Amino acid sequence: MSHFNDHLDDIVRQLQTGYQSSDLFFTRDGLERPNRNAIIQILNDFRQLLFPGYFGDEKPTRTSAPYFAGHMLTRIYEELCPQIELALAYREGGRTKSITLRAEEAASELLMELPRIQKLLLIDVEAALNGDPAAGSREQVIFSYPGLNAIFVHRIAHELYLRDIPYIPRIMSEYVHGLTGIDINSGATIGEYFFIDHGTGVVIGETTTIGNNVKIYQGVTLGALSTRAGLKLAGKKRHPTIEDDVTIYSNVSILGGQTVIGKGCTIGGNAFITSSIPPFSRVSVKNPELTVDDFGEKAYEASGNQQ
Ligand SMILES: CC(=O)OC[C@H](N)C(=O)O
Repeated sequence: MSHFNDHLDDIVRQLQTGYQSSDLFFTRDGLERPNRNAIIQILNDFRQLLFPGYFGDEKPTRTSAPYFAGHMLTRIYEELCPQIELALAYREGGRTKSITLRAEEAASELLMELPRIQKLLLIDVEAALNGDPAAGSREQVIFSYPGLNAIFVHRIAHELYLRDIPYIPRIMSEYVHGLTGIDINSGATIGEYFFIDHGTGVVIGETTTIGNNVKIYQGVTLGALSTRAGLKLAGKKRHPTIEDDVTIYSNVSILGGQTVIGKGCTIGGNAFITSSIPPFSRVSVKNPELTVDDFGEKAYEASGNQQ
């Protein structure tokens, strides 16, 4: 008899105590949580639909593409409706006719947004190509870039967030966070022509607003000032606003709901910013140990003030 077997009953009994002492594990009959694997499958279907031929086994031709799109849209709708319904019913304590209708409405509305999302993503591909000389080609950006994958998932998840669908937007954003290291809360509002280069360690908080033509590098946090107030601050503007045409270099933290980075700013690496920066400013953190004392300025001048 192994040591483990001597303790089996006791471990089971203690785990039962943990299960019973919390509402987390057992719910009323008929309530099921949304299925994480099904949601990941739906995201994969969205990717195939928006970038046909790049992902999955289907290789639609110009002739078959309309049928492919129709098939994928129908499949996504049929998979998504029940997941949204589960999520709403779980939050609201039971399935009702009205929940079924709301789920169908949210799924339809998301699918009706897809042509607009497709256009936005093609503009994001352009931003990556123009923003990164190492990008190689549009194809490479679509196949491989973590920034594009993260913004693709975000643009889908954000539509569900806007419609107050619980759980699913977060499952989506945390899935792609795990794949890319890029954590974009589904509540963030992000404009056109957005590019995250490299991406590892990027965090974009729930109430962040980002304008058009914004480029950020790895390690950037658009965050909130630290709090212990938790849900009391839910819904309050806690994260910064980044106006159009801003570039933010690596490992910058910009924090706080009142913090606005004005149009056309360039923020040099490692800055820690908790108050607003006027439009067209160039912020650089000087390292006193560097022997070239205008390191930041020279670097910007040498690049011809390109962003
Ligand atoms: C991105 C970030 O700093 O968020 C902090 C916290 N999760 C909030 O949403 O307030």
